[in-house]
Parts: sequence; structure tokens; C-alpha cells
Amino acid sequence: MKILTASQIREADAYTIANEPIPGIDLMERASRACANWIQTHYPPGQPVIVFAGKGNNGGDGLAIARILLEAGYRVHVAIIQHMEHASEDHIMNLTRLKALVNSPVQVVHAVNEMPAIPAGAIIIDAILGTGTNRPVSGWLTNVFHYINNKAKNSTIVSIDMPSGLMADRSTKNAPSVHADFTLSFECYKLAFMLPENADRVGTPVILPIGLHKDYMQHVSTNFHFVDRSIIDTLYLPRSPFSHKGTYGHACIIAGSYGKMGAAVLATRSCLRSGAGLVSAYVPTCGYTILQESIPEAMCITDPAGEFSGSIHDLDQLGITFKAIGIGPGIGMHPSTVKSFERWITLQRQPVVIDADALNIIAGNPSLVQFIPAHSILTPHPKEFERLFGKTTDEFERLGLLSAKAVAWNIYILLKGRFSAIACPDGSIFFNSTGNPGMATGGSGDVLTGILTGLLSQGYQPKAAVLLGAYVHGAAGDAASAHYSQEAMSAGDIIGHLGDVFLSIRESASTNKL
Ligand SMILES: NC(=O)C1=CN([C@@H]2O[C@H](COP(=O)(O)OP(=O)(O)OC[C@H]3O[C@@H](n4cnc5c(N)ncnc54)[C@H](O)[C@@H]3O)[C@@H](O)[C@H]2O)[C@@H](O)CC1
Ligand SMILES: Nc1ncnc2c1ncn2[C@@H]1O[C@H](COP(=O)(O)OP(=O)(O)O)[C@@H](O)[C@H]1O
Ligand SMILES: [K+]
Repeated sequence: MKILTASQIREADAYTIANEPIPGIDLMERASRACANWIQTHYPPGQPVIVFAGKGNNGGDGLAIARILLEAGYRVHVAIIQHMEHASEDHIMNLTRLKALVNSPVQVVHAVNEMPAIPAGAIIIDAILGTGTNRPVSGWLTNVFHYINNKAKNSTIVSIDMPSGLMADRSTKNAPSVHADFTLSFECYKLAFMLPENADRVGTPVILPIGLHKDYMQHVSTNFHFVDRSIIDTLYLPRSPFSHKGTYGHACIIAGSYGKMGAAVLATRSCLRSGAGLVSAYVPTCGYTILQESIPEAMCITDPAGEFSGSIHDLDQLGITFKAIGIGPGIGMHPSTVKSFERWITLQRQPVVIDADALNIIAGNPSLVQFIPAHSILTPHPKEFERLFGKTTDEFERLGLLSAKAVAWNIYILLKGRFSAIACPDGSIFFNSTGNPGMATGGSGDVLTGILTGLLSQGYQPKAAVLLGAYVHGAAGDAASAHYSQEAMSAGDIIGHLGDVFLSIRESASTNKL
């Protein structure tokens, strides 16, 4: 699914109005009915509803929602927030329609002391500002937001399209906004929803299709995408009936050190469970028994260094052709490991997966960057990202930096998080849609390294591997949390549920082909 900017959404509205064709007021009615339906599905008519409406089209939505809910038997109070002098045409039209209803109470609020009381258990509809927000909110509107956020303790805030005050494409980190429980947004996710800095403002985003014109949506060009199932199903490569283990490549996981052999076990096991033909774990000698006993399906190559890996650079001397290599989980920062990695990276000619301590080694010696093979995949978490690329003032700036580095180095960078951001060498960024807070537990990232290496090994191109790998990793985490709970699940449980996810992708990919 494409993620559009506020101005592209305005264009999409205008294109739909002109080419469907449909009058703007009817498109607004469609959007408002979608919101009202959602509210009616989730909350019974007994609950009081308070609608805060601005003077633009977002407010127009609010007024239409108020009318639809009133007609459906809800008790609705409407407060129009006088944040500007002139109302939009469709706002005025909807105000007229609302006032035509018997007993429809409409209050105009000019100052915060005129705000209506919010009864406990109310459904608060926030339709003050939407995608038309073009500057950070200041002045008395700040107090209005403060009032709503404070009074809403025992109530539910449902924001329409955007939490009021939030801008779709720019940071509003330091500006006031409504803090929604749910944001009912039209047609597509907004960039602001993807960023952790807005997590407690957006609440749970719900995307409601409102039938914006297909031609516009298909042809509009954007650098931002939300990875949903429709993208994933096109990436999946079914295995050929005549294939053999040689078809799916020999993968190598370079991981582990004394006290961190779990990282090697998790990455190796997830690599095996992601379809590699053969998997070798390259570990220090202290990990030999652990590896062989815990994963009999994997081969084990030991580095003579003992508790750490000091001879990684000699890997090529073994005479094995690895189709894919994943390096980093738990390798530690022992000076001889650092030295050995620094030599190893200069010898690589095909894309590799680089994670964890391997990223920290690069951060400590930025001149290594030039040796990272084109189209390699780097998987930093936010701290590792900061060590590699430095601090940024907000997360929009961080996204810009992420994309610039992926382009400059001709690599894929997966910045981990709720919606992991995958920056591609062509400047595009894909946000992964799967995963849950149960995955915020040690070892989850090691599992991802194994999955990515396994996919590369069996012939997925790096872009397909990173998009599919991130999706599968999160979806297996979701399946694990459904089974064990977010609290009780561990990283190993993600691996345990990879099978369910591959089965389901395989099924929907083959159904789509019928
Ligand atoms: N036909 C359409 O264009 C549709 C529009 N829709 C709704 O229309 C919304 C966009 O409407 P508008 O473009 O009228 O914009 P908004 O309703 O978001 O904002 C209205 C006006 O508020 C003012 N404003 C901006 N930032 C402000 C600030 N910080 N403090 C105070 N005032 C500020 C601006 O003059 C802006 O035009 C969408 O979010 C969506 O809810 C939907 O009904 C779908 C159809
Ligand atoms: N709240 C969350 N929602 C979705 N995914 C998450 C969440 N927290 C963590 N994850 C995922 O779990 C993984 C954690 O990786 P990382 O921080 O490297 O863990 P570790 O170093 O312990 O292996 C990442 O892929 C991340 O996207
Ligand atoms: K809003």
C-alpha cells in the first residue's frame, strides 16, 4: 500500500471528484459514513458522543458523522472550535444538514473556558484538524487539546483522519496535538503514523477505504510504502518439485562468542527454518558442542581462536562456496574479532547480511563502509543506527538520513522498530506491517538475521529477501504471541511459528495464481 503525502492526498481527492466524478460533499459523506460505521460497530448507542469539529473539511467530516450518529439514535453533542474565521464550503453544507435535524445541539467554542463538559465514558470525536494542518498548533488551540486529552481519562478519543495537531509529513514532536486512542484515517497510512515519536498520539491507526480513484492511486509516485500482504504474495518463490538441496544454496552464519552462543543458535536455526539448502554455523571453538547438540541439521565450522572469532577472514580458505553469509549476532568486540572482521569485509564480493556487533565494528571504523558489497542488507536497531550514522533531531530527519545512506552506499538498511523501515538503494522506504511488542525480547534480531540469510541463500534477490524476511519475522512473532502471549513468548518461539507463516503465504500466493 502506498503512503501518500498530505498534498498527494489532496490531489487524490481532487482527481476523484473530477474523474469519478463525484461532488466533494458526497465524497465527504462517503468518508464520514465509513467512520460512523466503524464507531457504530465498536460502541453501542448508549454511550454519549462529543464531536469537536474544526472549520475546514476535517470539521465537515465531524459534522456529518454527528448527523449520522444522531440519526442512528446516539446522544451527540457538537462543539465547533473557532480556530479560523471562514468555514469551508462542505463544512457549511454539513452544518446546515445537521441543524436541520430536530434537537441537534451545536455549540461554538471561542475560548477554552467555553469547552463542554466531557462525561465519563464518552466517545470523543476529534475532527478539529486533518491533513490541512500546515503549521504546528499554538495559542488557545493548545489549551483545547490539553483539555480534551485531560478530560478524556475515562473516555475514548477517536481522531478523524489525523490526530488534530499532527502533520502528515513533518515532525510535530514538540507541538501539541490530540492524543488519540484510535485514528480513523482515509485510504492510506500517513508517514507520521509510522514513526515511534507519534505512537502515543496516533493510538491504533485504522485505515478506511473511501474509494479514491484507482487510476490516481496506481500512478501516483511515492517513495513510501506500507508492506501488506498484497506486496508479499508477489515476492514469494515456490520451491520446484525437482529441486534438491543444492538449489537452495549453502548459507553461513557467523555468530556467537563465549556467553553469547544463544545468538548463534537462534540465527542458525532460523536460517534453517527459512529454506536454505545447507547451513553452516561459523563459531568460536567454545560453541562447538552447543551448536552440534542443539541443531544437528546444521554443520559447524570452528574458529581456532577459542572464545571469540579471530580468523573470520580465512573463511574463503575453506574452499566452500557460500551462497549467502549473515554475520554479527553475538560475535562480540574482542580486538582480534574486530581485526578479523575488518579484513573479512574487504574480501566480500556478494551481498551479505550485517547485524549487531558487526555493525558496531563498522561504526567504530567508518572507512569500512566502502567495502560493504552492493545490495548488502544492514539491520540496525535504533541505537546501532545512531552509532553508525549519528543523532538526528527528530524521526523524520532520521528517515531522511536512513534513505540517504542506503542510496549513497547502494545497500538495504532495515531500521528495526514497530514498523521497521527498510530503505532501498533507489531511495524508496518500505515499512513492515507485522510484529508486536512481544518481540521486544533478547534474540529477536538474531532470528531476523537468520531468516534474511536463509532467503538470500535460496535465491531471493536482496530486495525481496529483506521485504519478505521482515514480514515473515513479524508475522511469526504475531503467531507466537497469539499462542504464548506477548509476555511469555521468547525469540525461539518466533522460529517455532515460521512454518505457519510460510504455509499461509504459500497458500495465498498459489490461490492468486489460479
Ligand atoms: N473532498 C475532500 O477533499 C475530502 C476531505 N476530507 C477531509 O478533509 C480534511 C482536510 O481538510 P482541509 O484541507 O479543509 O483541512 P483541515 O480541515 O485539516 O484544516 C482546515 C484549516 O485549518 C487551518 N489550519 C492549518 N493548520 C492550523 C493550525 N496549526 N492551527 C489552526 N488552524 C490551522 C488551515 O487554514 C486549514 O486549511 C481531511 O483530513 C479529511 O478529514 C474527507 O472528507 C475526504 C474527502
Ligand atoms: N514493539 C515491537 N513491534 C514490532 N516489532 C518489534 C517490536 N519490538 C521489537 N520488534 C522486532 O524485534 C526485533 C528486535 O531486534 P533487536 O533489537 O536487534 O533484538 P536482539 O538484539 O535482542 O536480537 C526487530 O526485528 C524488531 O523490529
Ligand atoms: K482530526
